[in-house]
Amino acid sequence: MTVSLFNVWKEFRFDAAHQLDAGPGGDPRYRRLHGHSYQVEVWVRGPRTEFGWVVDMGELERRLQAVHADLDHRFLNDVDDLGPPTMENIAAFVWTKLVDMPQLHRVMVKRQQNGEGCEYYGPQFAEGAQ
Ligand SMILES: Nc1nc2c(c(=O)[nH]1)N=C([C@H](O)[C@H](O)COP(=O)(O)OP(=O)(O)OP(=O)(O)O)CN2
Ligand SMILES: [Zn+2]
Repeated sequence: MTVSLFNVWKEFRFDAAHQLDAGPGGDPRYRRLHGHSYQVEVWVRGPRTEFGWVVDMGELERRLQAVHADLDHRFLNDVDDLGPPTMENIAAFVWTKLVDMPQLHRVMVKRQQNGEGCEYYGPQFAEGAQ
């Protein structure tokens, strides 16, 4: 038997401020209060349901609006459960907020202006993984 799998995704954008401790020898500029524009893609993977979609985009949009409200125009260091506000931790935060969604597949956090980003596939059961 074959199953047709689809990835569907939706993006939101937010602007926020942060400070990062780069540790000894790290770039001291990261400690200064500064801001970034972020783009977040949320990917869901699965077969089509009886309705012909993997997930209703309207439902995805409602879920992303809630996460957007947690992050947009915030001082990210003050956001509960985020930790040091790196792209990696933002991706993990978004994942945690959506973890109840069936077939959540990938969270991508990008800072396009800087040509950089982070891709996250959720917690994996690999030895040594965090
Ligand atoms: N792996 C990661 N490394 C770094 C992150 C991160 O989230 N994950 N974040 C930062 C800081 O947010 C820093 O402010 C990023 O600044 P950016 O402008 O992207 O980098 P530079 O200052 O090096 O770029 P310039 O164009 O040279 O100003 C750092 N590292
Ligand atoms: Zn920064």
